[in-house]
Amino acid sequence: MAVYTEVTDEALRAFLADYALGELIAFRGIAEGVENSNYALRTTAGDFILTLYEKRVDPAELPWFLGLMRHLAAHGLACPEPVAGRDGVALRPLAGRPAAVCTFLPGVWPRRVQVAHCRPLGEALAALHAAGEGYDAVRPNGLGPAAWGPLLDRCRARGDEAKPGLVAELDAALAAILRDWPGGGEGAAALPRGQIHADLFPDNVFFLDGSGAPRVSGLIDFYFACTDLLAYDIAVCLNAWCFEPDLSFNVTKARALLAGYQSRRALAPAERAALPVLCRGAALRFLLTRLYDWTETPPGALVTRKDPLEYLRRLRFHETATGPGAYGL
Ligand SMILES: Nc1ncnc2c1ncn2[C@@H]1O[C@H](COP(=O)(O)OP(=O)(O)O)[C@@H](O)[C@H]1O
Ligand SMILES: N[C@@H](CCOP(=O)(O)O)C(=O)O
Repeated sequence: MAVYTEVTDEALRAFLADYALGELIAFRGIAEGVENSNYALRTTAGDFILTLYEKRVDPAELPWFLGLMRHLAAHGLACPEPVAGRDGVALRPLAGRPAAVCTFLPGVWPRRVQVAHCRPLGEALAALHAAGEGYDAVRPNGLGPAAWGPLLDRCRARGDEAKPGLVAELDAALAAILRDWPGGGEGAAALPRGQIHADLFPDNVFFLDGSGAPRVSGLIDFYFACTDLLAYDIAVCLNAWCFEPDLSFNVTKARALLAGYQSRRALAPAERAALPVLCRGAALRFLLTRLYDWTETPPGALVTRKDPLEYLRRLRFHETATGPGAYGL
């Protein structure tokens, strides 16, 4: 459920008066999503998505996110494009929250990821990284390695409720990740950096399925995007797309994802070598945010909690990886 803020018909019509989007025909709340309230809008000018930004999004960062989406769309990436009002401004208040209208993307996200999704996903990720070039404003990754220790500390008191011994296991995993993290040690190779999505899970990638050959129709949800290692984005995708429902790793999916990515940008040797630790870090990042939500979400809250232990299984797999060969490279 992700309609935290209700919008009345009257308030929406007044809001839309500031846009050249024609007459409102219909609008409905979208149940999917976690962070913000989303509405599908239909006006005489077409279909749009209205997002009301909720408490976990810092309003001061919204211009960076909207600017990134505008830049990516202008450079050929299929992603939501903020629609400016008649005054040229894309962000304005609605029902007490900052809100923006974006273009609607066709397609559906894959409920069951197939190998056939993974190559186009890799291509789309590389296209995102290329399109991000030239967007020079930096947004540090607020959920990068420096945040994991403090996040684990916030889970310390109750983390073992998810699994006895979990906090001690994560302490050891984090220490090893920070020790091995690229750029952390003396003489470590600097990996290519740029604008990354940082949350490119299947529910953020839309496909159109033409006769069994799915093609990406758009990428959404840029509200964790930041400036970080490009290969870290690949590690997020390897975690989110290449494990089966029984949590076994599917190297065929990984190979397809990496082949798709490398058809547009070849990985540097240092990026290949860093894949295991980047994957460990990405697994830990989602484990920790899920664990925090697991222990801190009050009973009866609107948000569906996601299982942190799915990411413990992934982390343990990556801990067995001795090199990029584990990912089919
Ligand atoms: N530009 C868009 N075009 C089409 N559907 C969208 C668009 N943006 C969001 N949606 C719909 O809204 C849902 C939730 O969006 P999302 O950005 O993932 O929300 P949240 O940030 O709250 O997790 C998506 O699963 C999709 O159905
Ligand atoms: N992808 C994250 C949760 C963030 O949800 P989103 O709807 O904003 O993509 C996870 O699975 O833990």
